[in-house]
Amino acid sequence: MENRTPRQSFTTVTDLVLPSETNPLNNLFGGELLARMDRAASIAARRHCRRVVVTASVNHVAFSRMIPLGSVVTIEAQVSRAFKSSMEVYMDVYIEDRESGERTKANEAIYSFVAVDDTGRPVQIPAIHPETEDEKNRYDAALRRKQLSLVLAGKMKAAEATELKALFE
Ligand SMILES: CC(=O)SCCNC(=O)CCNC(=O)[C@H](O)C(C)(C)COP(=O)(O)OP(=O)(O)OC[C@H]1O[C@@H](n2cnc3c(N)ncnc32)[C@H](O)[C@@H]1OP(=O)(O)O
Repeated sequence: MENRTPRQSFTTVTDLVLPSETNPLNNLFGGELLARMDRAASIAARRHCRRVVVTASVNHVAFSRMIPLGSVVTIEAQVSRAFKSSMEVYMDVYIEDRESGERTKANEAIYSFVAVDDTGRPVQIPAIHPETEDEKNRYDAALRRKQLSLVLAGKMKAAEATELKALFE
């Protein structure tokens, strides 16, 4: 199986915020953004492995800024690390100023996906080789995040989470 780079999975999705997608303050509804990010991240995960992928967990979401009605929202998604059948997808969300076109970062999120066969069983995926400094940093921290996600899901004992334990030693 040929190794791949994060860049090969890079996915960008740009869309408007419409009135039906807002909360009472006329800002983008959080659940709508989660769904948009799920779509963008699943495309990135598919681009990495060229298989059917399912969302295994939402590891982290930071709603740092409100996203007002009428905003142009761009989600950039990229696989940050591939394991055996699972992969971490890191997303950066930007809003664009209508007049200047200047982009501001509004949000960040990390989702995990698993590649599966036609019966839904996990299948092996290609390894990934980070190239840039940012890609290397995200790659290095991904195992820690995976272990945290597995501990929270009750799929790993805390004592086995070596990367997490190393943080406190
Ligand atoms: C795009 C969409 O919206 S899809 C719809 C929403 N998603 C779904 O319906 C998925 C439903 N869940 C499932 O089908 C299963 O739980 C799966 C496929 C995610 C995992 O199946 P399991 O039987 O737990 O498989 P298994 O224990 O072998 O784990 C498979 C991989 O998933 C990883 N994994 C499982 N749960 C988690 C989790 N909570 N966080 C991170 N990784 C996880 C495992 O670590 C393993 O990774 P690896 O092979 O890279 O080491």
